[in-house]
Amino acid sequence: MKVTVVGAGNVGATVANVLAGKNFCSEVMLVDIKKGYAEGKAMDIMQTSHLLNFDTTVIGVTAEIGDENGYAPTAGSDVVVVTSGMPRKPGMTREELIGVNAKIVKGVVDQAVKYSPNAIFIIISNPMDTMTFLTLKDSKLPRNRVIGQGGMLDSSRFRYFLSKALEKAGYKATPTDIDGMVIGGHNDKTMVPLTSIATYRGIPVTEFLSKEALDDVVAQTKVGGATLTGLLGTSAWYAPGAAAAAMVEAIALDSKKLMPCCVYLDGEYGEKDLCVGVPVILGKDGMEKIVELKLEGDEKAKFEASVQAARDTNAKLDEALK
Ligand SMILES: NC(=O)c1ccc[n+]([C@@H]2O[C@H](COP(=O)([O-])OP(=O)(O)OC[C@H]3O[C@@H](n4cnc5c(N)ncnc54)[C@H](O)[C@@H]3O)[C@@H](O)[C@H]2O)c1
Ligand SMILES: O=C(O)C[C@H](O)C(=O)O
Repeated sequence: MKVTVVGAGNVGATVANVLAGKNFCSEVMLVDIKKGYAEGKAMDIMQTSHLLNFDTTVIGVTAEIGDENGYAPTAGSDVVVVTSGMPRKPGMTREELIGVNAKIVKGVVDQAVKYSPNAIFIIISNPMDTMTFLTLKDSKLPRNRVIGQGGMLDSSRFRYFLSKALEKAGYKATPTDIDGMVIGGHNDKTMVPLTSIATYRGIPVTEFLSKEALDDVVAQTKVGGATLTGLLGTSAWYAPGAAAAAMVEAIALDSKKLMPCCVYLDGEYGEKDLCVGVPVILGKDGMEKIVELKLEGDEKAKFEASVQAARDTNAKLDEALK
């Protein structure tokens, strides 16, 4: 399995590092426009190979925008992870990044797809739902091969905040004791943590937590990325990188795991012509199946609002690409 990770910054280097440590890839190509940057990150990761006991080869490549041959070393990649672009600063929304990142993502995808026409693309750059939609439309790849990462990260944060609330309520819960999923757009205001199906050791969390405690978990999950951006001065990378690596692993090992991912809807959930987070089965063909949950009441209305927010951002794409 050959994986290319575009963008050797905080998230991209973390994806490469986690992938190397998992030891299932033969090659990980790390690409950046900053001269020497990807090469340096790759060398640093490779110098942990003996310490962490992995055989994956990580190689750094500098590729300038528009350099026709820049992506030649990435040729024949099975998966391309796109993290290139600007992260937000404290006080910003992800959607405000569209003006800078749409052009970067389009340029990167155009170059990467030329050398890896059979690859599955995993999109990380923000605003992620819209960057996934842009990648799909621009590349004309089939929808099973263009998948955005947001749901795995948001669900991981949801589990973390649920474990904290359970701890406060007197239970010694860790995130691995909890099952929980976030669907909808990767958006501070409209993502949908599904409290109705979240469980602690198989028992609904509603048995342990008050409505107020659950409302607080939902609120913290929704602004999970903004909270970290406030603390770090730039956006997070460890959990985002691990989330993307988990998706690559499901594809590489053909594990058919159910994961919340951003994919193109064509009638599922009553929606068409946009990419948004829903549960899917991930395997060797990428998104192999969309799992349709029977959303009801409040959660249905919130999902619809999240879809509308993603559509509103998609509507700004033409302007952003000018
Ligand atoms: N979807 C998610 O869950 C999620 C999570 C975290 C971050 N993000 C997004 O991922 C992106 C990257 O975040 P980061 O923290 O790694 O930022 P970063 O600034 O640390 O790294 C971005 C890298 O992209 C590179 N780059 C820019 N244009 C490029 C191009 N044309 N080709 C190749 N490389 C290019 C930059 O040189 C830089 O090294 C941001 O847009 C951020 O908002 C998304
Ligand atoms: O919050 C951000 O801007 C980065 C990322 O989308 C995250 O959720 O960590």
